[in-house]
Amino acid sequence: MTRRISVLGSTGSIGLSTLDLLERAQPGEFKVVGLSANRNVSRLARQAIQFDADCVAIADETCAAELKSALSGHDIDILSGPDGVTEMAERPVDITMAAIVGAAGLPPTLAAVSQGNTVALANKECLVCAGATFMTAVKRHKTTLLPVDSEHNAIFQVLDRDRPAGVRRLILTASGGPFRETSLDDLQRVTREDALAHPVWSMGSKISIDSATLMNKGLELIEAAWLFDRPSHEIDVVIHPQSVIHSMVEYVDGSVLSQMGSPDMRTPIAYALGWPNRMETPVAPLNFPELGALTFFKPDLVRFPALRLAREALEAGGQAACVLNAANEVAVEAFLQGRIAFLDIAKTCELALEKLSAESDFACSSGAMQSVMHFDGLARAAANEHIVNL
Ligand SMILES: NC(=O)C1=CN([C@@H]2O[C@H](COP(=O)(O)OP(=O)(O)OC[C@H]3O[C@@H](n4cnc5c(N)ncnc54)[C@H](OP(=O)(O)O)[C@@H]3O)[C@@H](O)[C@H]2O)C=CC1
Ligand SMILES: CC(=O)[C@@H](O)[C@H](O)COP(=O)(O)O
Ligand SMILES: [Mn+2]
Repeated sequence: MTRRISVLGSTGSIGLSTLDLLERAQPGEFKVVGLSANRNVSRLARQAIQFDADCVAIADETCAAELKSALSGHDIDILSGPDGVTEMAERPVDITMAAIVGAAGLPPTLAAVSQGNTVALANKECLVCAGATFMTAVKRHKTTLLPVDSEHNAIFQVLDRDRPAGVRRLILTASGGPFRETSLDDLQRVTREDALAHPVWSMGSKISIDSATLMNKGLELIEAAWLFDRPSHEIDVVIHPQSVIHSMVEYVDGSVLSQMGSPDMRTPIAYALGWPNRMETPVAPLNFPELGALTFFKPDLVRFPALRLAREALEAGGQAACVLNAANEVAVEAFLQGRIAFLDIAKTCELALEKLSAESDFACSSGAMQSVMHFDGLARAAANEHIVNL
């Protein structure tokens, strides 16, 4: 039976891997309903024509005219602006791939959740900034939520969901990023290009910088807490530079189950697209004799304070994770633009958290969307103010 799919963020790294799998699927296996981008008009238009999409949405309103002209003569609905992306996400489909980067993905992803569409979730920032709101909506609409982030997808694959009491802890693996062996002194001088050069994964720029600061693992810690309903002390992080074990679940009897595979996002994406069945992919099989040693290390929270901040935010609850996420988005953008140094990213987040922890309602975990938006805005302002004064 044909499965109808929308891809939010189709022009990005996850979006491209998703479309690559759709292209390889059997004819008639999938029908593309909607595709969206922020500003990349030419790629979005090309994708829409190639996949015969019903609808496209471009978040940046100033790109709408160019998109209309690129798609003239094609029977494709065109929506624009952030509300246009959300409107597209509301169209009923069998599965929505949520692959927008950052908190900007929250409204459309929540719209897909509220339609009861099965949601394949790559956009971890949704859960970090609004975990309570998001999971309440998932439960209310009985939405099937399939984790795409490689670590969470690995845990989802090996978790014994029928016997949750038997789980002792979740173990998230981290590559350690490009600066795993860089001294604190040298971290002061690393460049944008150094930070973007992830040793294992090829990804979008924001998540690549997050991997370099280990904020990515911090965001993933919070993501795991919401997805699998586990407290902070039941989720560990271990550095595993080869990125072959994508994460693990330890059971009370001492068994540790892991999901392994070549570091290629098409495996977790295919798992979500095919679920509950398996889909074939072109991912290179693991060659164990060639792999050699698999190694593991403790993360260094002095050189990588972002991971400590994320754990503290998870344990603090309330709006701490929302503030951390928003301040990080601003700081990563500033780093990518050459306006701040690498170590200023975590510093900016820490200062925003310190400043906003005094606000009334900071500790409130109600999950009200208004509160999330309020603290997201405050954190962005605090981070920008700090950056300007650096
Ligand atoms: N890449 C990876 O391997 C992995 C990614 N993830 C997560 O998946 C998500 C996507 O990551 P990735 O694909 O690397 O990111 P990319 O930067 O490569 O792509 C982001 C996508 O989102 C769109 N976009 C950006 N800003 C907005 C906005 N304000 N409104 C609407 N759309 C927007 C982009 O459009 P445009 O092209 O026009 O800019 C693009 O389609 C992130 O949350 C990331 O953490 C998780 C695990 C692995
Ligand atoms: C592929 C994926 O899921 C990324 O989130 C990846 O984990 C990033 O690598 P790090 O382990 O270096 O953060
Ligand atoms: Mn990941």
